[in-house]
Amino acid sequence: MRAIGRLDEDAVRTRPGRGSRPRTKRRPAHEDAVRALVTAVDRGRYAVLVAPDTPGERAVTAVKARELGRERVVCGDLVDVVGDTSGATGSLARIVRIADRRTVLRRTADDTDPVERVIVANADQLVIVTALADPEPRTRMIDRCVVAAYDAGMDVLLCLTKADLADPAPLVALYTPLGVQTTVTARDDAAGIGGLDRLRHHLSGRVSVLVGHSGVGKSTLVNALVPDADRATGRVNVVTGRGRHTSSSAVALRLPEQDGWVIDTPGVRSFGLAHVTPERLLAAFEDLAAVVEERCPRGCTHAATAPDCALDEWVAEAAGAEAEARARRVDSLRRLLAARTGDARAD
Ligand SMILES: Nc1nc2c(ncn2[C@@H]2O[C@H](COP(=O)(O)OP(=O)(O)OP(=O)(O)O)[C@@H](O)[C@H]2O)c(=O)[nH]1
Repeated sequence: MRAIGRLDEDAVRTRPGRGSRPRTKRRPAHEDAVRALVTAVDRGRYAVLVAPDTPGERAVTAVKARELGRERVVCGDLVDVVGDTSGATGSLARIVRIADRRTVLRRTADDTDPVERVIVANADQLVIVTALADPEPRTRMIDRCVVAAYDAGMDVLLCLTKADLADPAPLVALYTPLGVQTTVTARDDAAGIGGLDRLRHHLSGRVSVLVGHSGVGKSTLVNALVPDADRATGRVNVVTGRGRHTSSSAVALRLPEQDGWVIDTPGVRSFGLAHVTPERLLAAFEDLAAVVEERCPRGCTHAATAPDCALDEWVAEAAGAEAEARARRVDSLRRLLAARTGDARAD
């Protein structure tokens, strides 16, 4: 994907005698543009929220302006829209600009096909919803989600559901050394879901993308968190207002009291990671990245089998509990490096 910053730079034209601020060719044509948040995408139609979190906030349907070319607009994007931005029935606005993205969650079609697709923009954290039983947790799939999140520049929250059926402790121990936060939910005696307040605390004020395999209880959580989620994603197409929401792309749902957003991703079951380089993954492990940069031989893969990988030396330099903690961290990094090249279809 081409970075938007680059695109603007390409279009820069300086105007002698009119100050030093560079201007883009396009900007003057769209001085009336208003800022909007993309909440859903369906076959060329975009549901956007104009002037979000202001008294003038309104839901508008938009199309992409031709000048954006092949640039993809995704859920979570902040965009500028022009045209009929009233939101009145039948009105249609045009998206003319995509703002720089803070984070970009991507996936590759599969591990041998390095075509990247942006799934969601500007999210803060990836919430990996995993059942502790029924279905059994798949750590390879969790690892791959962690890699995708770190590559995106996002935090990770592991939400372990169905704790009424199995003990969460082993998974919590496995993921804590990776810097992954965990939270646990369970069916309670009244057949409701317990642990929601702790989950809400993690989601508060943030933009969170929820991923999870079928049957893990993701819909149960989304419906509990966002009381009208069913209406937003189920019976009515959120973009066109007609029929069912048939697309499998992401949908942003606002948490009550404007306390953040959850982005549900019905179609995302696994992450192809061919685009993730070891460097991009290492960047999420600041302590290990520093060791690697200073001391690893050129071309080191940092795998357990790599000769002279400085990470082994770094573990051996410590003693007692510190050595154990370092070893766990290095093992975790190596597990994620290996997860990058696993078979996405096996997830
Ligand atoms: N025991 C137990 N069952 C749960 C819990 N949460 C959800 N379930 C059940 O697990 C099943 C799957 O839940 P859903 O919320 O539909 O799961 P999903 O991840 O959205 O799955 P899809 O709808 O297939 O995408 C349902 O029968 C839920 O009632 C839990 O905490 N404990």
